[in-house]
Amino acid sequence: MKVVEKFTSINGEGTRAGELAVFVRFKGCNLRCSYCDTMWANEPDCPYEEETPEEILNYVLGTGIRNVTLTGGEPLLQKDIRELIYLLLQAGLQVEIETNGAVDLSAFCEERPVFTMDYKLPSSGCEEYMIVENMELLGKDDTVKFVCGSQKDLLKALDVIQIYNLTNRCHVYLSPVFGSIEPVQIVEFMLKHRLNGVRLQIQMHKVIWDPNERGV
Ligand SMILES: C[S@@+](CC[C@H](N)C(=O)[O-])C[C@H]1O[C@@H](n2cnc3c(N)ncnc32)[C@H](O)[C@@H]1O
Ligand SMILES: Nc1nc2[nH]cc(C(=O)O)c2c(=O)[nH]1
Ligand code: SF4
Ligand SMILES: [Mg+2]
Repeated sequence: MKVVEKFTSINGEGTRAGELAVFVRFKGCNLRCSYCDTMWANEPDCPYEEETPEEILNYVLGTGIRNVTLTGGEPLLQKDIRELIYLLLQAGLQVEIETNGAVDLSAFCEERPVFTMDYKLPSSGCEEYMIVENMELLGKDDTVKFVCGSQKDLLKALDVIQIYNLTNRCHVYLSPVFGSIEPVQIVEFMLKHRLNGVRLQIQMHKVIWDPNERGV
C-alpha cells in the first residue's frame, strides 16, 4: 500500500473530533478538488513507503491509540484496503475512513468501518463525480460532510440534505473551505434555514497548529 505519512494526533474532524487518533494517509486520488489541502499527496512524484496491511496494523497497535483514520488522497483506491480494514477491525480498533463520495461504498460494507463521506459541492469542481447511491448505504454511525466555499455551495448542501433525508440517516456536517468562507456565514445559513440536526465543524488541527503543517 502506498503510504505518504503516518502520525498520531487528535482527530480534527468527524464524529470523534478531539479524541486521539492514528492517521494513515495514502497516495493518490481520483478527484482534484479546487480547495484540496493535501494535493501534495496526490502528485505522481510524491514520495511514499510501500507497506503491507500487516505492517500498518503493527504500527497502529504500537501507538497504543484505538482510533484509526484512513485518509489520503482517496484511501479506498488502495489495492489492499479491504484487507487492512479487516485486520484493524479484527484487532478491536475503531476504524474511520475519510472518503470522497466518488468511490462505490458497496464493496466495503461487509467489513463495516465508519465512513465520513464528502459530498463535493459546486466550488470543488468535482460534483459531477458524486455517486449518490452511496447515500443509501450509510447508517447512524456514518457522516456526510459538505465542505462549503460559497453561498451556492450552502444552497446545494441544503438540497442534498433534504433529497436524501440525511439528518434521519446519519450525521451531517457543514465545514468551511478553510480560509475562504467565514464560519459565521455557515451559522447564519443554518439559522435562516432552521437546519436542525446538522452540525458546523471547523477543522480543529488547523486552529491548533499552523494550517499548512503536515503530520498533525
Ligand atoms: C484531504 S481529504 C482526504 C479524504 C478524501 N479524499 C475526501 O476528500 O474525503 C479529507 C477531508 O479534508 C477536507 N478538506 C480538504 N481540503 C480542505 C480545505 N481546504 N478546507 C476544509 N476541508 C478540506 C476534504 O473535503 C475531506 O473531507
Ligand atoms: N488532526 C487531523 N485530523 C484529521 N482528520 C481528518 C484529516 C484528514 O486529512 O483527512 C485530519 C488531519 O490531517 N489531521
Ligand atoms: S477528493 Fe479528497 S484528497 Fe482528493 S482532491 Fe478532493 S479533498 Fe483532495
Ligand atoms: Mg486534512
